[in-house]
Amino acid sequence: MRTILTSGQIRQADEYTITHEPIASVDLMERAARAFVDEFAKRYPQKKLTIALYCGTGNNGGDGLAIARLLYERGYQEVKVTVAHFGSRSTNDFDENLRRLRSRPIPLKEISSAVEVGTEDSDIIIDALLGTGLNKPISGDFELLVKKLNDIRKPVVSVDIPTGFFADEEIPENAACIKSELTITFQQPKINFLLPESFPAVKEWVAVDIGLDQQFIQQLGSPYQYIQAEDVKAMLKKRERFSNKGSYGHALIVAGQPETMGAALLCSAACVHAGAGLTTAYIPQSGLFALNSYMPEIMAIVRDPKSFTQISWSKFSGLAIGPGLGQDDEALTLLKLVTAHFQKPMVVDADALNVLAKYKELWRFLPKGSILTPHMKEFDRLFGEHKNWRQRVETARQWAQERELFIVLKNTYTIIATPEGKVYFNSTGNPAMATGGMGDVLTGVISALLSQNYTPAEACLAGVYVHGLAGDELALPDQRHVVLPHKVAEHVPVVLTKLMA
Ligand SMILES: NC(=O)C1=CN([C@@H]2O[C@H](COP(=O)(O)OP(=O)(O)OC[C@H]3O[C@@H](n4cnc5c(N)ncnc54)[C@H](OP(=O)(O)O)[C@@H]3O)[C@@H](O)[C@H]2O)[C@H](O)CC1
Ligand SMILES: [K+]
Repeated sequence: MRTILTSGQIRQADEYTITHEPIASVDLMERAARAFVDEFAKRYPQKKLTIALYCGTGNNGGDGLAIARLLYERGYQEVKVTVAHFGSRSTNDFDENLRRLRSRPIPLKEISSAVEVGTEDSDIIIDALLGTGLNKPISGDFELLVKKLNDIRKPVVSVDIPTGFFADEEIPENAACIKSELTITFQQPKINFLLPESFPAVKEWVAVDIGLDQQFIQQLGSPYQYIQAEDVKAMLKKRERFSNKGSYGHALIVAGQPETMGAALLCSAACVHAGAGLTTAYIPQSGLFALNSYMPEIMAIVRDPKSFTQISWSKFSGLAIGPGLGQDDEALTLLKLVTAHFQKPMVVDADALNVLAKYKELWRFLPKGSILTPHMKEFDRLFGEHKNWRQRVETARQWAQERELFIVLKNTYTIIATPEGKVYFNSTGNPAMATGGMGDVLTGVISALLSQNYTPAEACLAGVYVHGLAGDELALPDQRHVVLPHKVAEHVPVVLTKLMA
């Protein structure tokens, strides 16, 4: 896991590293600047580029000055620097880097108001005005300068965070900030980079390591974590040589209506592909033909009232309810039936979530450790309207803890809130996966993992990661505009094999 700290905690980690590594703070700044320049040079290798750096007088500005010097040393000859003295006092490391810069033949202009900025015709702007020290929305000269830089419509690369952007708190409405093409951020993505309201301020980000003390970072106990491949690899269990289908559990998928059988099929198929030993779909009679012709590996129980009393619930090790289920009385009956008889953690998705939103008294029947997988609209139906995603993250965290449930809030970086109060952000997935049916596949994958005896936490974390990675492998190499959910389901075994290798 990569721990995600708040700006305040990053400052603590910074100070701890300076004292205990030990390293002089100006050398830590140099290390950060070097890491920035390494990444910048990879992305923009043409040495002839004209580069304009805009620096504040805090440590973000100090980084900018060091970056200008290092770029020059790397052979970028057309570098120029503007320092904005807009009020705040300068830091010692800024002062030291200004001295170092002055000994190089790099054009330097110092301004005390935004109107002094002339026409800007450089190929690239590097934004080092303000970083994580931001403590209020920018106004006055900062706002004017930011507006000017945005209006030039040249690519802006931000140092650590775009100037004016709130890294981890709720972003105040209409707060002005730099719209950067690329943000090269130090050590870890900032929480708000992973939420939709960061776009277009943060079109793309990349985190570069600056060697902050890892033990100290862990000991801060941040609830926010970013899922990495190694985490999922450590969770996945290889199949044993003398195992059989009974070793991998039996999943029941309660899904589908005559008009929405596709959802039931996709979910059940994904469950089979993700390795459930047996998968049974609990579907209406009208869907039977479609099911049998779509995928013979899936078994069925026909959903007539008689069946309600005939299911032997204990033989199932995993269960999902919701995809394509509709929201009529039958859906309500089924949710009541399932929660009354199935005592293990289950996946609750789609229409079952909408039923849950309407009949709040059903909450208390959900077995502890169950997994809710809402998209944004379902989430707001369940928990009320939210003004932004930062609020949703906190609501998910509180509810997951209070109700002892897992909430998987689907998004570009899917958010998983756990009963322990942790919030994980998924690092796989891409916009080509934004198409109907993709959520049904995710539900199938998670329920397959549950049925194979993975803990609910493992099923959520590995499930979202594997699902996203399958989508990435299909979409990204060919830059595909869209990937189809059934293809993602089919690709899950390939991804699982690679992760287990
Ligand atoms: N650990 C790391 O990741 C490292 C980070 N480095 C870099 O340091 C910055 C953070 O530097 P800091 O000096 O703390 O802050 P800034 O440079 O972002 O801001 C400077 C001062 O600006 C003032 N401020 C805050 N908000 C506003 C605003 N809206 N308008 C105007 N001015 C504002 C504030 O001072 P006040 O006295 O006014 O409160 C800030 O202190 C980090 O982003 C990295 O780039 C290190 O180089 C390496 C380690
Ligand atoms: K910046």
